Amino acid sequence: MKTAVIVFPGSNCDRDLAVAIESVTGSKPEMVWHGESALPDGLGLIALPGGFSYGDYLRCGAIAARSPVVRAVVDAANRGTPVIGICNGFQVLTETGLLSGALMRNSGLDFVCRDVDLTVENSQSIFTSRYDAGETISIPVAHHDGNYFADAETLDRIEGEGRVAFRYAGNVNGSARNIAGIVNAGGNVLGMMPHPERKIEAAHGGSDGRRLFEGLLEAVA
Ligand SMILES: NC(=O)CC[C@H](N)C(=O)O
Repeated sequence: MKTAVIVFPGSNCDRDLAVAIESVTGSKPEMVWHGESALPDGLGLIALPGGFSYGDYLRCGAIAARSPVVRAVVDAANRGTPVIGICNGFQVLTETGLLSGALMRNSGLDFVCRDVDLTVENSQSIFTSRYDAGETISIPVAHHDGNYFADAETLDRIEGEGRVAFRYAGNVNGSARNIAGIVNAGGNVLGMMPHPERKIEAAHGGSDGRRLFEGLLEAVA
C-alpha cells in the first residue's frame, strides 16, 4: 500500500508514525513537506502526525490546516482516501472542518503525558476493525490541547451515528463525553489524541496501537 506522512515545521512524531506504518505495510511512506501543493498519486493512506506544527501559534493545528498540502489532503479525503490524524494531526483535521468539534486546552491546564486506558467504542470502522467493541486498550497521550469540545447537538449526532471510535476510560483532559477519537460521516477520516504509533511492539511496553494499522492495511487492501 502506498502511504504518505505529512510533515510540518514542528512535527515531532512523523518518524515514529512512518516506522509504525512501515512495520505493518512493509514499505516506507512518502514524507510530504507542508509546502507541496500536490500529493503523490495512488495513496491508500494519508497520515497527519503529532507534534507542534508552527509552534502551536494561534491555535494548535490552525496554521497547518491552511498550508498548501492540506488543501490536497482535504480534496483526497473528500474523494474517499483514508486519512488518519494523530494528536496534532487530529487538531489539524478539526481546523480543516473534515472532523467536527475542536480541541481546547486540557481542563487541568497541564501537559498530560502518560499511558491511558481507552474503550473501543466502534469496531466497524476501517480504523478499528482489529479491535472488539467495548475492549479496553492502553495507548499513550502527550498533549496540552486535547480537551475535545463540540455542542450537544453535534455530540448527539456523532454518538448516534456510531462515529466515536475511542473514549477515555476516565477523565484525562476534560473532553466532552470522554471522547478520544472520532471518524467523519464518510468513515474514511479518523482523528484521535492518543498515539497508537507509540505502542506497536513489546519494546514500547505493549502493542495495542499496532492493530489499528493492521486493520487499516487489511481494510484498504
Ligand atoms: N503530541 C502532540 O501532537 C501534541 C499536540 C499539541 N502540540 C498539544 O500539545 O496539544
